[in-house]
Amino acid sequence: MSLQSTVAEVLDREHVFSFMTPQSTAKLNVDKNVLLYLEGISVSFDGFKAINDLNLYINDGELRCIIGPNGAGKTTMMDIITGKTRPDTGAAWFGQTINLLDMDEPAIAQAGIGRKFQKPTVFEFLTVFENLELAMAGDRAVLKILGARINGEQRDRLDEVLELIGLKELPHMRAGSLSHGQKQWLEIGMLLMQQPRLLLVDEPVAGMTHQEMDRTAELLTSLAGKHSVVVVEHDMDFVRSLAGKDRTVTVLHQGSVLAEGRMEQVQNNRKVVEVYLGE
Ligand SMILES: Nc1ncnc2c1ncn2[C@@H]1O[C@H](COP(=O)(O)OP(=O)(O)OP(=O)(O)O)[C@@H](O)[C@H]1O
Repeated sequence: MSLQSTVAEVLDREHVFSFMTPQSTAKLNVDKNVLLYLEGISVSFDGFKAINDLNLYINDGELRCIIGPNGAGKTTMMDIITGKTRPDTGAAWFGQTINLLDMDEPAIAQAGIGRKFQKPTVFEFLTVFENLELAMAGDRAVLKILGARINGEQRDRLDEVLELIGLKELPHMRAGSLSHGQKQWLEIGMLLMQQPRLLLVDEPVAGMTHQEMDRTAELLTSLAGKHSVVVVEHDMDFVRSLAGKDRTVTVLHQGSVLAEGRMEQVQNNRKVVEVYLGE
């Protein structure tokens, strides 16, 4: 693949890489330990309320699983957080000072919100290393990044991410030759290169082997603390392994929170069993 077509591919991604975006000036403030506030959010499509007075709070460093039946509004909620969809009413704050509803998609990505879509969208013709290099935060132009030497600090970050995503033995492998699971991890690594404070992950284990699922659960739980991670997932075994005994799970239904609590509480909630788990 030529450099020109790689650049064209980069510019055509669903991703909003921070190196493509203007610098944001607002400072993140998490004094109250809450990283994301969604309050009274509603959005309708052609008169149908996809999100209906939704309230959701994600703590700083928390790993939260969001579950719910098809059409519950999970994707629309992610679209609102990332600026892809504008709500009709409500408020969305990143920390206490950054009003997400005043910002467009690139500005939200720049402020520290990364999103991983369900399908892996790595650059197949580049190596693992080059994919990570390309995704590195900074305001350099794409062409410069591909040809430039990285400094020591950037190299350390890249090595750290390679280790985290379990690809440190394969830096020179073409991304197109990786397994499905490895591609998903590489894409998570690409998001991590931008050092997001909040990572939104949509159905990460669809199509993965059991072994890959276990590894993905380890990866996502290892990110919690330094990052807040919101995972939308249908696979209940995977949700159970992510949530463990203590983490909070949110159940969405008809655009609002139907139940929220520890996995055990949610699983035994009569309403949740009726609309979702009993399916
Ligand atoms: N752009 C749109 N125009 C019209 N209707 C939409 C649009 N986006 C979403 N919807 C509708 O809003 C509802 C919520 O959809 P959404 O994709 O957010 O649900 P979901 O919980 O992510 O579902 P799934 O688990 O199937 O991915 C659905 O009924 C969907 O058809």
